[in-house]
Amino acid sequence: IYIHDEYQKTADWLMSQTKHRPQVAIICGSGLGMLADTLKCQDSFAYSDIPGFPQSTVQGHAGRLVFGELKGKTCVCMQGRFHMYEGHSLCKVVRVFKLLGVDTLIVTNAAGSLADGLQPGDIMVIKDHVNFPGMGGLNPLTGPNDDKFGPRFPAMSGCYDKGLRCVAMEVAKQLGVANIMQEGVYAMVGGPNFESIAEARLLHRLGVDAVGMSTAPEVVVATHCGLRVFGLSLITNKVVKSYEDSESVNHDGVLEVGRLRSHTVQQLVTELISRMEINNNTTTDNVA
Ligand SMILES: O=P(O)(O)O[C@H]1O[C@H](CO)[C@@H](O)[C@H]1O
Ligand code: HPA
Repeated sequence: IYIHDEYQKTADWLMSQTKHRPQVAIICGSGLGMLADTLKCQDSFAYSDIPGFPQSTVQGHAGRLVFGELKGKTCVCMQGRFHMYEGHSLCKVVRVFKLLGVDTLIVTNAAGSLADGLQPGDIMVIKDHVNFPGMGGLNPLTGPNDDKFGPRFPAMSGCYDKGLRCVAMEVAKQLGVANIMQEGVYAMVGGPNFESIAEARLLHRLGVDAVGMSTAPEVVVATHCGLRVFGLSLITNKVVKSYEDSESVNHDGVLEVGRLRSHTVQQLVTELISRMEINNNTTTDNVA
């Protein structure tokens, strides 16, 4: 879907099917879809039944939109995301969430670590990103700008909300998992192949802490339309940087670490949502 009226049609259809009016949207990363299962009073929709919605095709991404309550806040959860490598036009369904009245977007992903201090099973709170496809022109905001959503030239400094990052670190302390959590920079590459050793070394030298194949377009679209964003990467593997290293990464291994840490990620996100203050966005201030 491309134009405002089409996003609006999708939002109107969803509002006719559920009484929930979400304040928080959550996008679940590979193997992290169980977050959606914890929502209370659920209404859920297969992507294939939602007018204007693309389909998700990757194992570990169920393809359902789930509405429900979490710690007194109304949430909508994408159990399954759309990746550029699936051939989707870059993900703009976040705009539907804006039209539903959402104030805050939470993105989670599985990522490989380049930083020596980040081990599989660790959680990286995303401080900033490098949007490699975006910098090269594969940007979800390419095309005529829709002023109803946001400006032609949106700033991206500060796109990962500092306040929410601080709260997340406090929550980690409270849950006793501060030792596995730190902030870092996420880089998006196009995929679907994992990095070559030379590419991994390049990313490392550029100061990237973790790499994956998603998230940046979602955050660009969210920031453009004025949503507050929090993001975290579950580190599922170390990216191979040495020609002496005989290990190699695969998607099943990524999903397995997701399963092992799913409970911790779910606790963190739940507690963060519980503590966050919501700016009532029902008038969708940025949207005419
Ligand atoms: O970013 P998410 O959806 O968590 O998935 C990550 O895991 C997959 C590779 O195993 C890729 O799709 C990568 O982007
Ligand atoms: N590289 C890119 N994407 C990924 C990785 C990785 O090592 N692990 C999980 N998603």
